[in-house]
Amino acid sequence: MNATDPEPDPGLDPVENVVATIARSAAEIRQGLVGRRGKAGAENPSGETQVEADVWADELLADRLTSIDGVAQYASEERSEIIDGGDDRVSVAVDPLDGSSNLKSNNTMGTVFGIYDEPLPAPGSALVASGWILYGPITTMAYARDGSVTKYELTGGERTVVEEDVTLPDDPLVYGFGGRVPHWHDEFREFVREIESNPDHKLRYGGAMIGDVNQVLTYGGIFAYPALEGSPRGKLRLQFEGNPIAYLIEAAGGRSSDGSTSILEIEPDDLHDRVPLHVGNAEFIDRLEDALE
Ligand SMILES: O=P(O)(O)OC[C@H]1O[C@](O)(COP(=O)(O)O)[C@@H](O)[C@@H]1O
Ligand SMILES: [Mg+2]
Ligand SMILES: [Mg+2]
Repeated sequence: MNATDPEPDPGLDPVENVVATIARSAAEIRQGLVGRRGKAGAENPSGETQVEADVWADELLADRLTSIDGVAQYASEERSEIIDGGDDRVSVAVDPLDGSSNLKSNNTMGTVFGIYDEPLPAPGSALVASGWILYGPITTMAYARDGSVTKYELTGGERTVVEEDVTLPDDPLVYGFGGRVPHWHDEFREFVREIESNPDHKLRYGGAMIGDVNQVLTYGGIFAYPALEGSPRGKLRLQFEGNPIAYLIEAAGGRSSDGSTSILEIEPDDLHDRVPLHVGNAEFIDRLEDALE
């Protein structure tokens, strides 16, 4: 595809309308970061300080996505309640800006989305599509649907396919692990030592999950934000971060795990549940699960 993404069309599949709307909004979101790097003076439902851009991007996406025919619900990391538009076909969950603490230093961040065919909160097995926008030196999108991953470059309203049927490279190269090292559990620390001791592996950690996971998709490897001492469910949110990432990485031939089972199998209790997240090449996730057993 090398075309301007269309305005939402009531005759079209709501999933494709949602994806086209997010892709078309990416240039505007990127531009809108300028002047919105300061604190918003409020906390999100996870107790984190919001920056102005978090609140602004959430409102922009809420307005646009809830106006699409076929979208029943909109939920986001930045608001407590679901916007419920009735019993339409799909529910959209977004992390409007992932890694927004990187705004201050002007480092990479992204937008993450999951499209579910059940009311939220829903398990990852109810996802019908997911993806992310990466605001790097250029704006790109990775998108998974029906077990297949496509990468795009986004310029203005245009979406250009860069690669289809994307799979994780066979020889994993990069690793990145979140959380303070003194708070890692011993078994996890041992696993990390083993990964680090291989001279073919390189550390990549940028403080925005989406930047780090995109490196894993590009070079092969593993990203984790594990369970920590004092935070048994880690930091990342199941609906807005864990499930969409896991769905895409699994569609690319990789694996996801909360330490023992696929992220996509977890039944949520609450919209803002957190989850220990480990994603990457199957051989790494297999070894991780053995180590944490
Ligand atoms: O600052 P830490 O503990 O390394 O955490 C970084 C993690 O937190 C996050 O920034 C959380 O995402 P948000 O910016 O959407 O809250 C992840 O993107 C990233 O992996
Ligand atoms: Mg995030
Ligand atoms: Mg966020």
